Amino acid sequence: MAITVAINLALISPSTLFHPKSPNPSKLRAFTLRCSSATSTAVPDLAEIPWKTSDARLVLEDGSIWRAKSFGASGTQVGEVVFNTSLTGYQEILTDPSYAGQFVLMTNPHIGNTGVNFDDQESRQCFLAGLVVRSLSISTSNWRCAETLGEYLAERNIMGIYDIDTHAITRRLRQDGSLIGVLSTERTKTDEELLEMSRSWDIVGVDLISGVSCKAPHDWVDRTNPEWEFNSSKRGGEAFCHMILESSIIYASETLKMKPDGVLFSNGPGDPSAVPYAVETVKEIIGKVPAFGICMGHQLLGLALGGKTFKMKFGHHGGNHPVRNLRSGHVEISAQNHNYAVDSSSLPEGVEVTHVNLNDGSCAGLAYPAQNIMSIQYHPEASPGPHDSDYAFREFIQLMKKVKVNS
Ligand SMILES: NC(=O)CC[C@H](N)C(=O)O
Repeated sequence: MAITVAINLALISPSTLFHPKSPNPSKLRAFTLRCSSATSTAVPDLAEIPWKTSDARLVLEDGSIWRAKSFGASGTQVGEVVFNTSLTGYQEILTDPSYAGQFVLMTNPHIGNTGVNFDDQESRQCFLAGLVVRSLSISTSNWRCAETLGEYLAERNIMGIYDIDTHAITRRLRQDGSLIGVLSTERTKTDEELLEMSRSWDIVGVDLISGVSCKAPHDWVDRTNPEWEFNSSKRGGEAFCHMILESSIIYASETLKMKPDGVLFSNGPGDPSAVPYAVETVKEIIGKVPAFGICMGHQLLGLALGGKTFKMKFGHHGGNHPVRNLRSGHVEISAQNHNYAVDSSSLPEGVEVTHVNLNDGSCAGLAYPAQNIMSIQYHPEASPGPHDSDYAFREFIQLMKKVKVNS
């Protein structure tokens, strides 16, 4: 059985396209302009410059100023500061398009010791605003390491800082919620200027998915190392072999014309309520083919089904978040990266909350069996050590098979 899966909102290649129906293009342009000031410089290896002194400032909108040492690119950059509790996987984090517009602060104090390789990238580009770490490793030790983290960031024009109290900033974010910050290595800019910049920028209500989505539909090609168990050739001729990635700006009619066996609405950055055109696209697709939503895809499904989303205090970012599957009773350790959530109480009758985040009780999964819809707020495609959530894909495959057999 050859089954086609069309993946909407796919976030694989960079795009400067804006959706023709996008409600507020001027806001999008403001975002693009303000985030373009970082400049790449040749950065010597940290081991060569142990005497380096603080040359960067992180100014938060609450007025606090944090001095740090820079690595990667230099310049001035604005973004929302979020903390990530993963112990490993910084490269996957750097290349996760859902971090567009955000500074990722790693709570694990020691970062960079395995360097960077070119197999573990989640997408073609680093979309995040910058990286904040406590201690940047002065050496790398891994058989796959191709270059240092500092070299990698400098080549991609991404700013990083280290020797900063990440514990204190995390406690502040936990207490007060996510904060906008400005990171700068430019001495000519005063603290007041940077503070003003942080206070006049906002990430809420901005369409970020159109900036990271692929431009045109294309086939998905499995580039997994053939030796790895996840390579599709190892799965003995899996029925679902043809996957097409689509842009977030595609019209539902174009997707349906391909007669897909299922549609997966992928993850993506930013505020789901800022992309009503995407909600409309989802509305037009659901009920016609089985649908699976992951993270932003889950939030868009929640909105399309008549629910509401809200911004969380500081979100969930890490590879160690416990989730309870309410159907099986099992607890999964999951990878998460989101600042918004679906409000369970806003969902209409018939829509089932299938998963709950055990840290705060927020909605972590939905199902609407009447329309063959399932979704989860976290990342079954990620593998932060455990593979607890892999079964979600098997469930979607079963759903598509069931619908195909009965049609
Ligand atoms: N990983 C994602 O898809 C992120 C979802 C959404 N943009 C959020 O921050 O909540």
